[in-house]
Amino acid sequence: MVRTAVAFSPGHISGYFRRVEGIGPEDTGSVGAGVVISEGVRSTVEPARETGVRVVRQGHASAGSPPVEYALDRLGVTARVTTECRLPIGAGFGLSAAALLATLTAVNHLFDLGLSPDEVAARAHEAEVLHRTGLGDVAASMSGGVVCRKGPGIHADITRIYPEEPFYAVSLGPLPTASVLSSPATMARIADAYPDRCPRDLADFCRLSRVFAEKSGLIVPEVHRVLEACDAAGVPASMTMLGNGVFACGDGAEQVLSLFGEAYTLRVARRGAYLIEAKP
Ligand SMILES: Nc1ncnc2c1ncn2[C@@H]1O[C@H](COP(=O)(O)OP(=O)(O)OP(=O)(O)O)[C@@H](O)[C@H]1O
Ligand SMILES: CC(C)(CO)[C@@H](O)C(=O)[O-]
Repeated sequence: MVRTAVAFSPGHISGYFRRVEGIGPEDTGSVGAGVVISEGVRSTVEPARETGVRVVRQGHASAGSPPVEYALDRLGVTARVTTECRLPIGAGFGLSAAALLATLTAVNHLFDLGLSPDEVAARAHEAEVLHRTGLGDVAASMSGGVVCRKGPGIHADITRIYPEEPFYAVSLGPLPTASVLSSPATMARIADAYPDRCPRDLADFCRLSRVFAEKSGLIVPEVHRVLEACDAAGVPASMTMLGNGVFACGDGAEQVLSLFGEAYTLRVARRGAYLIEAKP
């Protein structure tokens, strides 16, 4: 019987952020606020002679994940990895971070590496920052909640609140995170737009995020059309950072978003990455 380990990590929708440049990847990241969501990435890992990653979504599989391959390489292990998710990739749901956290949680168990959850997260954060696929998503998805990150990296001061009500999102398409994080002019506008306080609840999170999104200049016209429809219906909403999509909360959110695509109903996650099963 082939030995396997399976783990899950929640994704994360970032609402507003500001890049913080450190000396190395461990103190580089972002401050900001977001929601850790019930949907994420499930990763199945088995030992193999060479590393290969299969990324599966809605029955379609693609090969390769540079950040995940890098993280395995750094740990000195080779494995066959299959990641599965329901939400679209590259759409601001923090799935690269979730793929890293889920895969490394499974790898840690499968290869008896003895890493603590913080050490697993540190490896995931390093891979994210170096590949410019995220800045604060790993720190957020280490646990659940509506998250306010007050410093960069996984050891930062992070506050979490756990509202019960659902939260909704729609994706209009991908927006490669690295293209935005690599532009100094965009990063400067983002820094000026940053609202320097934490959200009180989900509705407050949506409103703070919206002010940030408008000032940052990141909103593309198609996203703006969805936000205008939300405004007309009195639904607090903003843009998924960094994706071509919209999140919204409160009564009427699901109806408005479903005019523009599949509206995902999400819950605020209660916990971070965890091992699901290991065989034998
Ligand atoms: N489900 C996944 N499984 C494995 N690798 C993934 C997965 N999602 C993303 N990645 C890796 O991360 C790279 C960049 O993803 P990107 O950061 O654009 O997407 P994301 O994390 O889904 O969205 P965002 O960071 O905008 O929230 C992908 O090219 C892929 O290599
Ligand atoms: C940069 C980012 C918006 C990409 O998802 C996220 O990692 C964050 O909030 O730092």
